[in-house]
Amino acid sequence: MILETRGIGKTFGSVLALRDVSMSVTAGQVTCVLGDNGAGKSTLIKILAGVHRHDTGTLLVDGAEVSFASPREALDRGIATVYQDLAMIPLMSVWRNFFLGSEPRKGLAFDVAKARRVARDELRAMGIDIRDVDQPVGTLSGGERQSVAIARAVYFGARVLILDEPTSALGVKQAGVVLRYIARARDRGLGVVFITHNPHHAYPVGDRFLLLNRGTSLGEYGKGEITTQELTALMSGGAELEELAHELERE
Ligand SMILES: Nc1ncnc2c1ncn2[C@@H]1O[C@H](COP(=O)(O)OP(=O)(O)OP(=O)(O)O)[C@@H](O)[C@H]1O
Repeated sequence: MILETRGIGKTFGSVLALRDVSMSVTAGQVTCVLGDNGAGKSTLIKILAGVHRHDTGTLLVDGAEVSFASPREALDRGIATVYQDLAMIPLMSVWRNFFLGSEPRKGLAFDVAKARRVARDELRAMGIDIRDVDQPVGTLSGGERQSVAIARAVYFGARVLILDEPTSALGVKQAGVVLRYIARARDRGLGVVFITHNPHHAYPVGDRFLLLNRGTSLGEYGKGEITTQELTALMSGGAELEELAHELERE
């Protein structure tokens, strides 16, 4: 187990964002965190990523309790997060975005030819066929940009990759592209935390499924413990939609 939370909780003023949530991340596995808007997904990953500190419960890395004071500390332990904005500069080339802010760490600051080659090879290794790494990253499709961000985190030594709704803005085909790269990261031995509100995106790549609803956990299930239909039923808000339909009928 690389990363684990035990009964973690967080409040913002009077808002209870997360209560008693337990989850685990294992090398070579994908843990999906599913939940509707306001379920607490972002709060949870920000605790894992060192952005927020939890108020209650325990956060463990490699079995030892930790309390990250900053995202830098989480990153130093190999926990990398790819947020929806991807932290990329659209007009800058693919390869420069690949190394954005990290040249000194890898000693590639002045070796442009090598940096371009590394970016191209790494992207290829992740199954991303971007022939021209000199093109502005903004010209890539949404799925390709997500994939570049994932490949970048893998290259820079992430052990845990936290992906904040990487497929939510994408159509079916592009979502499929990103799901393939998630599977490749998993196959390279990373532990992946995949945040999504779409059970159809989670099920094909997920090994574990944590379901959140209004800040509380509806449970963490292994793949053999829940079917895609059950996952969809739990996530679809069927009961709430039915209630809404009755309300609208009465109006
Ligand atoms: N910094 C904050 N200050 C105050 N309240 C917050 C803060 N961050 C989150 N919350 C509240 O905590 C609850 C959970 O929010 P969170 O963003 O974690 O949910 P989410 O599942 O990521 O939702 P979404 O899918 O809409 O991003 C919400 O009620 C939200 O308003």
